[in-house]
Amino acid sequence: MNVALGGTFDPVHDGHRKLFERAFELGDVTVGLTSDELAPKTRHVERYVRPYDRRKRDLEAELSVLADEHDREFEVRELTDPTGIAVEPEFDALIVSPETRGGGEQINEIRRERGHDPLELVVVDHVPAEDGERISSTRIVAGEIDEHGNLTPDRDGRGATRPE
Ligand SMILES: Nc1ncnc2c1ncn2[C@@H]1O[C@H](COP(=O)(O)OP(=O)(O)OP(=O)(O)O)[C@@H](O)[C@H]1O
Ligand SMILES: CC(C)(COP(=O)(O)O)[C@@H](O)C(=O)NCCC(=O)NCCS
Repeated sequence: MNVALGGTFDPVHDGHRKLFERAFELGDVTVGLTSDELAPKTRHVERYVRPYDRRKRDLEAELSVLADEHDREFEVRELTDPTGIAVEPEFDALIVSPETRGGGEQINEIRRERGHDPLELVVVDHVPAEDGERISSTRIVAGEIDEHGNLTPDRDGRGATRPE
């Protein structure tokens, strides 16, 4: 089975890792990584997003460990449009979270119009941080939580340091 999922992953956190795990359980994985042009447009809170090449390097390091564990193949491709990549006929499933499920439905609309079978939309629930709110890259960058969702001791809003 060919599985797709998309994101900005700046930085990668345990919520993302749950999506990756689910994807590798199902098959070989293609991750659509948002381009430097698309990434800022999908942030709830406007913020600096690290350059594509940096994000791709870190993402590939995470995915290669999981791919080996599950004996699967993976690739990271640049995503320039929210309905890109997974709309291509070779994909069978898309991993989303409740927040991005709508985007998956849009992709299936386009696939139907083109006469392709719809993707199986696999919804992974949000992984909560220690305080019950969801883990998000924004909260990590703001210094509120770490990549595992632990509340940081000195939460005075100073930006967390991320690997450049
Ligand atoms: N805590 C979480 N649990 C499960 N999935 C998540 C979680 N946070 C984000 N996702 C999903 O991961 C994918 C990539 O999202 P993205 O890269 O925007 O991460 P993010 O943490 O939402 O970033 P930001 O805080 O900048 O919006 C999306 O499908 C998103 O819904
Ligand atoms: C466009 C994007 C993947 C961007 O992810 P982001 O929320 O991490 O910025 C997300 O906002 C979205 O619309 N996801 C649902 C559709 C999807 O997964 N598209 C990419 C398929 S590879």
